Amino acid sequence: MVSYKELGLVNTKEMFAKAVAGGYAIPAFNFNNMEQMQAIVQAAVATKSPVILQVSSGARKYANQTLLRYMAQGAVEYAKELGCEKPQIVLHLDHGDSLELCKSCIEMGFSSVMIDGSHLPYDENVALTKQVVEYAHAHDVTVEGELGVLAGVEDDVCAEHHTYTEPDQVVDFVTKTGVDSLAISIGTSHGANKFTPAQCTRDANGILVPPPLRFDILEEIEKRIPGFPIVLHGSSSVPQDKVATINKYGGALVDAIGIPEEQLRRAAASAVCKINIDSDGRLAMTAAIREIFATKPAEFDPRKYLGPARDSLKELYADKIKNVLGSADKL
Ligand SMILES: O=C(CO)COP(=O)(O)O
Ligand SMILES: O=C[C@H](O)COP(=O)(O)O
Ligand SMILES: [Zn+2]
Ligand SMILES: [Zn+2]
Repeated sequence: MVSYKELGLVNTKEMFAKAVAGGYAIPAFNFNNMEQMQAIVQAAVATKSPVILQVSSGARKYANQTLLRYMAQGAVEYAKELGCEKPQIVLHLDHGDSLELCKSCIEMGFSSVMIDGSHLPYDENVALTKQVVEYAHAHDVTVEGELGVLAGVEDDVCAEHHTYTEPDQVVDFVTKTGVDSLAISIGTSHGANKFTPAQCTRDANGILVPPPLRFDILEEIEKRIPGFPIVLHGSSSVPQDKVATINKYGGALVDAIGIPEEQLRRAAASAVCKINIDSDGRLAMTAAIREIFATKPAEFDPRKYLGPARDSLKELYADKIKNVLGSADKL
């Protein structure tokens, strides 16, 4: 058993309290490899922002949970080397699906876990989440639970249809489980195709406009649990310049559409204090790599395409922090 505290990591408690009070949101970026980790830390240091490093089940399969944990430990030292005196970095399990997995992450040094029982019948979600909270809190680890099911299909995160969070359930859920934060479903979804064209309207230029998030549901939830930290998954905006670059250089993304940044700004100003972004980073890296493969076909040193992909990712994440989530200068 190694405690995250020995690794220089922090849990989400204090950073969420500050984010809710300050009307901004903490970025939660997924990482699977060194370049993504470096880009996230560089962006957080450059903007003086707290940051959540997220490990998904896909990441655990791809990169190995132990290696990712050591990378997160390294991230703290790396942030200091980059000039940040007191980095605030959380190592978080994204979409944990069992008590055993949450325990194994906590024992290895994760400072925060999500137990996603949102697909279970309500009482089973409560029971599972409560078990995780009991174990996690004994180690001063914070827990994110989820109520409501997001639309979309992405690897292990699969929900064929969505169910918005039922505001009448939230008081009972947070009271019975003791969770530290609650992920809700108000119209976001995972991946780069968040809406079908049929769900969208078109503006004067023929550009697809997605249906707005259900801020009415968010407001109802906030009324029931004032000041309680709310989490938004599936919050990539799917930047159309990245999509265009990918497709220009041989990609085949069709009807890729995300959540407009204006709506995320509005959410961040409310009790939403953690915003999950993964797909936008994937798009930024892929656009940079495709462009290099197409324009410099003689290049075969991975550093020559992974390096620019990392730079592009850093720039995108720094921009999210400064201009969308509002967590810059909050260290
Ligand atoms: O919610 C996420 C990770 O848990 C990521 O969402 P996106 O696919 O919108 O980036
Ligand atoms: O929530 C989903 C994240 O975007 C991670 O997905 P993944 O399991 O493909 O790594
Ligand atoms: Zn879920
Ligand atoms: Zn998610």
